[in-house]
Amino acid sequence: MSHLLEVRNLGKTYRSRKGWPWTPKSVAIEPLSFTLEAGEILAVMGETGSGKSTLAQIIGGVDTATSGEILLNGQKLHSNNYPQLCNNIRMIFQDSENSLNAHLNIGKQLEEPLLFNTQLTAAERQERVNLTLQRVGMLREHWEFYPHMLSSGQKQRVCIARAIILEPQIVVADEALVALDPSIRAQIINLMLDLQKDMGISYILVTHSPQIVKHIADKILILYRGKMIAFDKTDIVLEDTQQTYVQQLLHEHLKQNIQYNSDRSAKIAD
Ligand SMILES: Nc1ncnc2c1ncn2[C@@H]1O[C@H](COP(=O)(O)OP(=O)(O)OP(=O)(O)O)[C@@H](O)[C@H]1O
Repeated sequence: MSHLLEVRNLGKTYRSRKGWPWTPKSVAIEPLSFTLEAGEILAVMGETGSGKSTLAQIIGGVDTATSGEILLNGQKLHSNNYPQLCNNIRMIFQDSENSLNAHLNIGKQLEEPLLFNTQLTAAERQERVNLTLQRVGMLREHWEFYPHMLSSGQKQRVCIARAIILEPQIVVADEALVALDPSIRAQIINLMLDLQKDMGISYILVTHSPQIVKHIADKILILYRGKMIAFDKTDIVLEDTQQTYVQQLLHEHLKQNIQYNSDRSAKIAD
């Protein structure tokens, strides 16, 4: 049986000057391969500049790879096939404040992906927007709100609503939780776990937070200077004491934090 997502030899290089073929290439990601199964959470970790965002953006269809391919349920993903991408993989960006359109009300912002990617009627779109607002813990009254009228936690909920409104199989979140207060972050993580359970969504989470990884990730992928140096089940990566860099990365923030909770249904406390 095919994997939900299969990444094969995906690589990315940049030229320092676009259009100047003789300028040297810099490697953002060396060819790497991994798989993701339905309902899984994969955490992507690594220090600044290691290629996490590049990888997230290629999978999310925002950037293109220089080599390799991505398969979804065994079907090759084409970076210019927007309906295929948008209906299956959606992204949540780091900066929820700026990723929302300040001039459009929340209802219209949520309706946009439906307008471009579905044949739903106006009444069906309205129903889907109301259902999605409800799914992320907001009210149908929020349809009329503009982003400046919402708290940062509510804006993040809207970003999640926008990501799930097409009922994708995979949501890629690039440091989506980093700017939030710890208590709001816990609520948003719990919301994401609820959505995973209710809608069967798989997540690829780019994060610097070993606490989040330990608590919710099924698998960890670790990048070091563009190279994948670890990819395995969370407990295997956590227990691999041979990998000194991995251990440093994972454990440096953990001493004062939560114990690994193998009960994935337990919620992160506020
Ligand atoms: N548009 C671009 N042009 C040239 N080089 C780029 C471009 N985008 C990223 N890079 C380079 O690719 C490498 C990986 O960058 P990337 O942003 O993916 O790292 P990251 O791990 O997400 O870092 P951070 O944690 O700071 O977000 C870096 O060396 C970066 O300078």
